[in-house]
Amino acid sequence: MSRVSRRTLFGAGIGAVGVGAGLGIAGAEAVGHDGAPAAAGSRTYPFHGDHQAGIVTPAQDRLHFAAFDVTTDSREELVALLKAWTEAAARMTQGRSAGPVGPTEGDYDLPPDDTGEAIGLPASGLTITFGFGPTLFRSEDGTDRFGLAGKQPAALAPLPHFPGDDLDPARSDGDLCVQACADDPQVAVHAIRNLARIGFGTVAVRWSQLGFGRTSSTSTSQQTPRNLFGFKDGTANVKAEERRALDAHVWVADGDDRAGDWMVGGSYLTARRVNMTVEVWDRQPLGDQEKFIGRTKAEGAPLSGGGEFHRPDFTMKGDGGPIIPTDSHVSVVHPDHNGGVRMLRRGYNFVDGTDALGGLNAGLFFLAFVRDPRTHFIPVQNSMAHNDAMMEYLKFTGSALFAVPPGTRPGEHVGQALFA
Ligand SMILES: C=CC1=C(C)c2cc3[nH]c(cc4nc(cc5[nH]c(cc1n2)c(C)c5CCC(=O)O)C(CCC(=O)O)=C4C)c(C)c3C=C
Ligand SMILES: [Fe+2]
Repeated sequence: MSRVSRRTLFGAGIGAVGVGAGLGIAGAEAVGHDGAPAAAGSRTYPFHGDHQAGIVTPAQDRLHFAAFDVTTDSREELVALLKAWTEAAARMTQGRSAGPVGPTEGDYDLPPDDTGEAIGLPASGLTITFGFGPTLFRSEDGTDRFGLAGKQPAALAPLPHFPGDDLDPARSDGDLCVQACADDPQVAVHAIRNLARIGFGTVAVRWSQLGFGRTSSTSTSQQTPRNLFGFKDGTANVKAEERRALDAHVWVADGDDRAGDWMVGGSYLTARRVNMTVEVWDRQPLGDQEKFIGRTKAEGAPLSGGGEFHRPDFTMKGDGGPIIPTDSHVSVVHPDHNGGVRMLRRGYNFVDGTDALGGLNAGLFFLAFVRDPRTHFIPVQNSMAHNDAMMEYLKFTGSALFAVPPGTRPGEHVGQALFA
């Protein structure tokens, strides 16, 4: 297929239908990352839209998440990077190469403008979501690095220390973040690798996290997956179909923050790397495991009865107290016990090899999108840290907060309103 016909095929945004940012299915003629024909049935999601893709998009199976430090002092270079990232992301999410020339078609005397490991692979539902950390606006000593301090939303303050936090600074914070989700890990890694390559000299990767096995559903069309404790995770998540809940709990609204007007239609992303002591958990009786979570292991149903999607009854009596223990995870974090707030969770399982004692370095890379972390995340995390019996099996080893601006239209770059 010629480059022109490829452009026509993808420029038309084939088959764009569906939920939120939109869901399209690429047909059999699709070309994967500018190489051989891609497999039929591969999903593509539009890059452009009112909101960034990768939030309400049905959660894909794989994640590569990266946080970057900006290494330049130049605002112009930063804006140039965001333009280049926007263009590359728009291309890659449609199954095209990162740059217009392609991985094997460029000058022999120059490095290719795409690294090549995605040749022949379809878009695989790739979404690329960008965020800005508090330190982009003000460095730790208060320096206004890029003339953005006046536009820092009050909600974008570094997260406080929580009990149970044993944070590794090398796995925390960052000036910028990129969340790449796809159904093929090579496609997600290719996206982050090429964005890092494009950013060479302007940004440096601060930390990154691979994730497998989504731990949430973000659409009612999806089955609830399981986390590494073996429990269904994502049952009561905010779903793409819940438009009113999204407006109330996920999207930043007009008037939320005068300094942060540029965030309207965006969201705040909390990232928490949670190590789970799975070997100790695995020695707990089934009944105890269920009491820690507050739901059954088989169906994910509340211990008060009914099916998976039944509302938990926290008043129902059991032996010597409520049948859903008050220190169970579901009771502690439930909206009824947190002023009604909800969050859109989009986390992933991880296993990063083994630790010095031979235990799995494993856990849940918790990602949640909220309208305001001060009301929708910090109080819930605090309550969990103080009251949740499951904390005995958890250690928080990484933490970050990012402002995720709204989506872009063709011709705009990510975060354009922030730099206007
Ligand atoms: C501060 C927010 C939360 C953190 C951190 C967190 C970590 C965490 N959660 C599980 C397992 C489950 N979580 C479930 C539900 C659930 N969790 C949070 C918040 C945090 N979880 C919320 C808001 C909810 C929904 C509560 C509700 O509305 O009922 C569940 C139950 C199934 C579900 O609804 O998703 C499980 C299981 C682990 C293992 C973990 C850290 C490693
Ligand atoms: Fe949870």
